[in-house]
Amino acid sequence: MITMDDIIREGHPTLRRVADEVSFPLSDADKKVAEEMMQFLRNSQDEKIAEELDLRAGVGLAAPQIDVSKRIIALLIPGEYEDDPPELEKVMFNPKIISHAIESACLKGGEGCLSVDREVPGFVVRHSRITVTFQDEKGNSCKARYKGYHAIVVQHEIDHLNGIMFYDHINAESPFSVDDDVIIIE
Ligand SMILES: CNC(=O)c1cccc(C)c1Nc1nc(N2CCN(c3ccccc3Cl)CC2)nc(N2CSC[C@H]2C(=O)NC)n1
Repeated sequence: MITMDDIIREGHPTLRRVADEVSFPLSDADKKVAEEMMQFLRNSQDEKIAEELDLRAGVGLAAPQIDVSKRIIALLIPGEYEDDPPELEKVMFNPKIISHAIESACLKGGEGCLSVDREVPGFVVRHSRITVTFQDEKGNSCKARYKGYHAIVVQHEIDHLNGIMFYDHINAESPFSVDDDVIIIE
């Protein structure tokens, strides 16, 4: 089971590497990594389990964050209300942004990262809408479009596969100044 002890922190070289493509059919090891990443996200969002295991909550996790330099990301965005199904629950293998809107967007609250044990204030400017291709566990080629918060989370996780950290996108001189056409997501 993945706990915070398994999550590498900034400064660890794996976070700055470009991760390797995953080949199909998946090895048992790669299947296990994907399953454990998703289970970590579920545990991290469960008040009791998170408290018990001292987990930080996340809605996304990339394999490099557990020192597995492979192109695997897990996404778990909860529904609005307690008993709602998740808005997004997916593991993507070899995800690739194939197109995106010209418009940019950022989270009003800035971004947090399980591999960054400090607040880094500032708007993380990203594409407002993206089209992603990826493979599922069976190796089927999939395509999906995301906008808003979902698009932000998917981009944050895909960045990890390319050695990019969220604060690389923050304007160092003026962290909260963005062009007036950038969508600020509440
Ligand atoms: C520094 N300011 C901030 O953190 C920040 C501050 C305010 C608003 C936002 C929106 C912020 N930003 C931000 N908040 C989140 N969470 C909100 C709380 N939530 C959660 C918490 C508890 C239980 C269940 C859940 Cl679901 C977990 C997810 N997550 C991310 N990111 C960046 S993209 C990947 C994603 C991630 O999973 N990071 C670990 N950013």
